[in-house]
Amino acid sequence: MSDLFRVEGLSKSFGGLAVSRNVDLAMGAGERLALIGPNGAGKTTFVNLVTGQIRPSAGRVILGGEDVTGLGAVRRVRKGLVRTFQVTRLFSDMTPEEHVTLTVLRREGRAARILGRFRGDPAVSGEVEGILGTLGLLEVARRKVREIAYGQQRLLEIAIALALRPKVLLLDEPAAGVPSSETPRIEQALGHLPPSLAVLMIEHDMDLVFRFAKRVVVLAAGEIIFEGLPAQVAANEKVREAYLGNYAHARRVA
Ligand SMILES: Nc1ncnc2c1ncn2[C@@H]1O[C@H](COP(=O)(O)OP(=O)(O)OP(=O)(O)O)[C@@H](O)[C@H]1O
Repeated sequence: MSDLFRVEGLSKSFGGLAVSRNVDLAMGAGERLALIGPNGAGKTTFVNLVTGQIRPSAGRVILGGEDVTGLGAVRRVRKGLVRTFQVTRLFSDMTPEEHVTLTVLRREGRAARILGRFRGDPAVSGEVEGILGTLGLLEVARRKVREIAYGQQRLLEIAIALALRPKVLLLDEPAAGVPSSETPRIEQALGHLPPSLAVLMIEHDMDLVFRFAKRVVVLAAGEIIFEGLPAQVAANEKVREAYLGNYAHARRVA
């Protein structure tokens, strides 16, 4: 099977600190993969490298057979490599419907200054409704962001990402900061993501990880130390050591 997405030998150092060390990873369409690891392991850095927020010191990012390593973040998004962030980046006075509509219009390269005009465009409003429905946000579609639950705000970030029509979606801690009473809502929504979409999720909530992912990759000190089934990860000696602290601090390169 050909990979939809692949990184080869991805490396990055900040000063003398190696935070990504020769990372190889591939994903197929429809995959559900969790990237886990102790604090400071380099998980967010990995996403930043993949999506073009930062440049690697070495290595390649390949999407659909095309080397996109030289492209900036915006062009990678257009090609289908889309991420969400650990912290919400929403406008508190806008509604979920407005956020997703603006994203659809921006994707289409259409001027969005008079947002109201597009409410009457059935293609746009149909797509927006479909996306909000997928994430379970229809009931709050016209409420202001500041009035909706934090878990719903996190889901809106994913809705916005879906409006960019991703092929590969990278979710940076979708449940971070969400009260435990709301995590079932997140889990349910993640279960409704389009089946053909490849999803890589960084998450510290292990219950969510084990229910969501079919494959788990563990990163420690910028290196992949385990790759396998969720059921195997907890028993792995290297992984246990990493979480006990032996790998907790990124190793310094000479
Ligand atoms: N721009 C930067 N400049 C210098 N060091 C950085 C930079 N970004 C990240 N780092 C360092 O790289 C290491 C990995 O950070 P990263 O945020 O990728 O880890 P993480 O696994 O996502 O951690 P967490 O689970 O806490 O979010 C950390 O030691 C961090 O301090």
